[in-house]
Amino acid sequence: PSLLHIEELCDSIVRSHRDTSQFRLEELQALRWKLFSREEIHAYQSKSVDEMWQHCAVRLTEAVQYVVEFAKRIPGFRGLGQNDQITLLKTGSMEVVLVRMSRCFNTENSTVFFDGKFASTELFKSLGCGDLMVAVFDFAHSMCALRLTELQMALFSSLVLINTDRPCLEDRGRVHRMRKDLEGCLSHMLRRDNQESLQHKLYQKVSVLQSLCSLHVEKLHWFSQLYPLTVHSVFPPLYKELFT
Ligand SMILES: CCS(=O)(=O)c1ccc(CC(=O)Nc2nc(-c3ccccc3)c(C(=O)c3ccccc3CC(C)C)s2)cc1
Repeated sequence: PSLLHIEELCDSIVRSHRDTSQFRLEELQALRWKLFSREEIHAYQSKSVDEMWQHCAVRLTEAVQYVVEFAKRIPGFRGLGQNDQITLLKTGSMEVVLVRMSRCFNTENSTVFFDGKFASTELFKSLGCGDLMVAVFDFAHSMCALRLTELQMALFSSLVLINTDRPCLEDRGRVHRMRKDLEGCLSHMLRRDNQESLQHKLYQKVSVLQSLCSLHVEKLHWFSQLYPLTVHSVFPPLYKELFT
């Protein structure tokens, strides 16, 4: 694509990313030392397994809804067939949430923004999936180490979503053409910022993302065996549609 087309595509992707991130970086930075008190942590840890899972599922679904909005604004996405849009979102939205979560992660005290303050893994103890928590926090740490700009995160997020390898795509060729443009944008911008080394580091993150999402689905499956009614009756419909 022409240079003008690349610049226009980058502008629209970073604008969509900004417009669909629940919190701006500046807001998250201003809140980064707002930690939960011992009492508040204890209150979360006293929640039952199903109460805490339901609480997180609601929060996660909110984050996913913003990713759905981001996807719809990626040039060409709405031009895809309905089924392909759903296939890409079903498999990619959690991955983009995990990429975005690194924006709200404080590596100095290993806390993540949750429910208005910053929480460490101990707050999530009653979920009963410590290994998932450790994996999510480790991933957030590794993403923070790359020190991505919002443009780089926006382009990487769009590439995580526009993935030609997703199963049961009907018009793989169309997804491939979108992806080529987005790959062109990312490599152009990395060259412009003299950060070509970032390219392979980002592509290495994709397999970690996929294993994290499988672990999340595995834990959800374990939880839904224990609390089928909770998942069936009070979990957000979008969460159920995407992850069960
Ligand atoms: C993402 C866009 S943003 O504007 O940066 C933003 C916008 C909004 C927020 C607030 C927010 O919803 N934070 C959540 N944190 C976690 C979390 C929880 C455990 C460890 C690490 C982060 C949420 C989850 O529910 C979650 C996320 C990833 C994997 C697993 C889970 C829990 C499972 C059991 C559902 S929701 C934060 C950041």
